[in-house]
Amino acid sequence: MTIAAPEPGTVPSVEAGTGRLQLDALTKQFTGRSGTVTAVDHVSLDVAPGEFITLLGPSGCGKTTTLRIVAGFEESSSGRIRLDGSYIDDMPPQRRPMAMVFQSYALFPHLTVAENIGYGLRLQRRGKDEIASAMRMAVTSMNLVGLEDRSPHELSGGQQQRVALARALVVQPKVLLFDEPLSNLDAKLRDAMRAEIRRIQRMFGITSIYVTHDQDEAMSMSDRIVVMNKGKVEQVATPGEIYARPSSVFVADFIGRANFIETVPQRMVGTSAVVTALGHELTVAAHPKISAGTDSAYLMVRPETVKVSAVTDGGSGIGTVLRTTFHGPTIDYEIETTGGTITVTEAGIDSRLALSEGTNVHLVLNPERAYLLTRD
Ligand SMILES: Nc1ncnc2c1ncn2[C@@H]1O[C@H](COP(=O)(O)OP(=O)(O)OP(=O)(O)O)[C@@H](O)[C@H]1O
Repeated sequence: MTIAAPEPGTVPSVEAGTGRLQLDALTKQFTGRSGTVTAVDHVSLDVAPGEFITLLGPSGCGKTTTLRIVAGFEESSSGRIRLDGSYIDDMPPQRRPMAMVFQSYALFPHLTVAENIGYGLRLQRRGKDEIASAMRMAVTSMNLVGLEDRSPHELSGGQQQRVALARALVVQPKVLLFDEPLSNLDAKLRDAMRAEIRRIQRMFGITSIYVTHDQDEAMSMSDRIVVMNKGKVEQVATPGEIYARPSSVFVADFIGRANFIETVPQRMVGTSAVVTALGHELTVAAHPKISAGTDSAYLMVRPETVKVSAVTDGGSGIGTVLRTTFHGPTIDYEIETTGGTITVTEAGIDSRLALSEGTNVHLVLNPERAYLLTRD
């Protein structure tokens, strides 16, 4: 799907510099027959105007509840929300300058595409001309021209989601909220829609909060990712930072794949630590919680940062290939070492030259790509 270029001056971008959203120690408890659940636990966030931020985490970590509190569909137990500096906690959802896009599209089945898109504007009692021009903008920018008179059931899943996005855009919200909007689409369409959502969001400059449990989606779309676990924020950072410098074993394990090699920091060199891992002494960047007194830590090593080679000189290597798995562009090796099993990923090599199972190998770690974490 491509987005038609809008005519100059027709894109009603959000007023520059508006749409700053601040969550301050937002907390939500649900009390039921089986006791009290803290779904959201002191979540604080400062989302910049026009920023695309993703809430990411396993099922039940509180992503959707956080989003629903921001939208006003759920009341917080404590904590506050500010939009452009003003508290909005007591504002009913329909008065908040926000729009939400759902996984289920939530289109009205008895209304046409055009009526669905214009619904919010009619509710706001906007003038006929204004509605017509906003509709034209939304229909064109979401590539829905020619589909205006169809019913939702006459559209594909991707088209329905574009209608849902057009309906959200047309009311010119300051904040767009997305609740797993792509999980009903097949993998190829999902990829295309990720790019389209980002293009549209940038074009309009709308602050966006996007909920997903798909780390790939979060990594490819976000300015920053908020990793959540059991209602709490584990880390807020750019995708690159989260991948290279995860704040905990939980984050490192949840985002991408990682080896954790148990080790003891021997001494600190500024903010780095000297450790021994797989028989080599390395100086590696360390999490701020690591200090000279830390008695045990994990060295996080991404599989694609380890170099593996067969022992050819008759000497002894550090490990043995347990399993070789082909993935097309990459090959995975599981290597048994005295420090546990290490996964190594090789890219761009001739698969016919892959190391076979049972091969004795050397491993070289890249200290610049490793990161030392505390164990908790
Ligand atoms: N209305 C409710 N009443 C009671 N408990 C609830 C309610 N809504 C959510 N919860 C609980 O709050 C916690 C957080 O739920 P939430 O839906 O926010 O998680 P999530 O991260 O969005 O999960 P998922 O990815 O599965 O949608 C869960 O333990 C859930 O069971």
